[in-house]
Amino acid sequence: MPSTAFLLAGLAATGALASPLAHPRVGTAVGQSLSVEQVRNAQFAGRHGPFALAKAYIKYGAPVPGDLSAAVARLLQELGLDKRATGSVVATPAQYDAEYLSPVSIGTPAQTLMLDFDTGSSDLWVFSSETPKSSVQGQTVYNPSKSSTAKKLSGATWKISYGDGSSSSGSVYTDKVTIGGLSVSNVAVESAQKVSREFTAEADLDGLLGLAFSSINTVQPTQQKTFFDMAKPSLDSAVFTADLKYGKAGKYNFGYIDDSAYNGSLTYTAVDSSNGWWMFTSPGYAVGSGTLDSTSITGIADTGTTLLLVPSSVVTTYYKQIRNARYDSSQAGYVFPCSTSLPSFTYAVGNSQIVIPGKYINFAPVDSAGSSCFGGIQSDEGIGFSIFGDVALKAAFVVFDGSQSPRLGFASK
Ligand SMILES: C[C@@H](SC(=N)N)c1ccc(Cl)cc1
Ligand SMILES: C[C@@H](SC(=N)N)c1ccc(Cl)cc1
Repeated sequence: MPSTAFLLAGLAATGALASPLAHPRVGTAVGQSLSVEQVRNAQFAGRHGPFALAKAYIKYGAPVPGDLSAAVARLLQELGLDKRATGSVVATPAQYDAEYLSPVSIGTPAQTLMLDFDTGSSDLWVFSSETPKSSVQGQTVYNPSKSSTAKKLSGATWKISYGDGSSSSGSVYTDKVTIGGLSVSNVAVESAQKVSREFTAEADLDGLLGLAFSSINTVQPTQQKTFFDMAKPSLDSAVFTADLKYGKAGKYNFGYIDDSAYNGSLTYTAVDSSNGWWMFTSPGYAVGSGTLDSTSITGIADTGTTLLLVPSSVVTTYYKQIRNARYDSSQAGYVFPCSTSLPSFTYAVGNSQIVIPGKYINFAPVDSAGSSCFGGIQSDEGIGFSIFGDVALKAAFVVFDGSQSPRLGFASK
């Protein structure tokens, strides 16, 4: 937390501590009398004694006494003028970039787990001391009884299932959660009492951290807020950014946009959050060096899904360009020889474009022989919308703007 003096100096600089009546306009001289109109200083942070008194101390270079400093700090917080919090955490890819894991510290003393930040869901759930031992194969577990700041959310339960058929459910605690230096108290930490075999099989994944909208959080009877929604009031700016990478560690930042992390400028596009997701419409796409096809693609920006899932017409157009690509019903997807050099895939965002290099579209070998490989672009058939998963997002720097009117920003990098 920045010092009160720092914040005060900042406020003084903005004129927020100036008198409510400032910058009088020079009146017109009529005869001998002069009328001067006083105008209100819109920037004045309100009539607050402690600010006025502190300003006097600052003006004369005297140290601000302890309780005055505390009074000012409280006022700054009440006025929301103390927003200075940000956070930054690494996102490490699992094998084949199937998912990206980030360290999250929970409780007091800190218990650090590796969570999959998922902009496609809104539950923060973890493997825990309540997860059946037979379902825990290598994961690190959260033990609320070892945290002095954990509180059981009495009577609360949660249950979630994901697009790949995996699922989990359990009980709920609130506790302190810290991500990359950003600490938030009383966050709902959902403790798994059941996990499906897909999660048991992912030894390195200790849980998920949902970053979609809180409207689809599954806790009952009282729906809970996401970490991002809980953090928002203290964030410098109501945003987080995803900077995922191909085969190497990327980053999630909270509260600020690192303009050195991308090339050119950000293009923002509207979000429809009515279903709880970061849903947007891409106005077109291109395959390789081809011209842009103005078929629009409506989908969600989803860090929790590995692949790019788009309409079948788009999938067919893409794989038609690849000599030995074919739909393999046993794999339920398009495959091709692993040695194939793949064309890029471009998706439009507003008037700009994100190019996914061909190599990002070779997801993984389908068998240990490694002769045929599974495509990173597959059909969204049956979902009801497209999914811009990691294959698409890792080609961009993505701003998830959670301000009053949420929007998404994309830039190349
Ligand atoms: C929204 C994602 S699941 C997630 N990211 N939590 C999703 C939904 C349905 C299908 Cl079929 C595939 C993926
Ligand atoms: C069980 C794991 S497997 C995988 N990497 N799809 C999983 C399921 C659903 C989500 Cl949203 C994130 C991770």
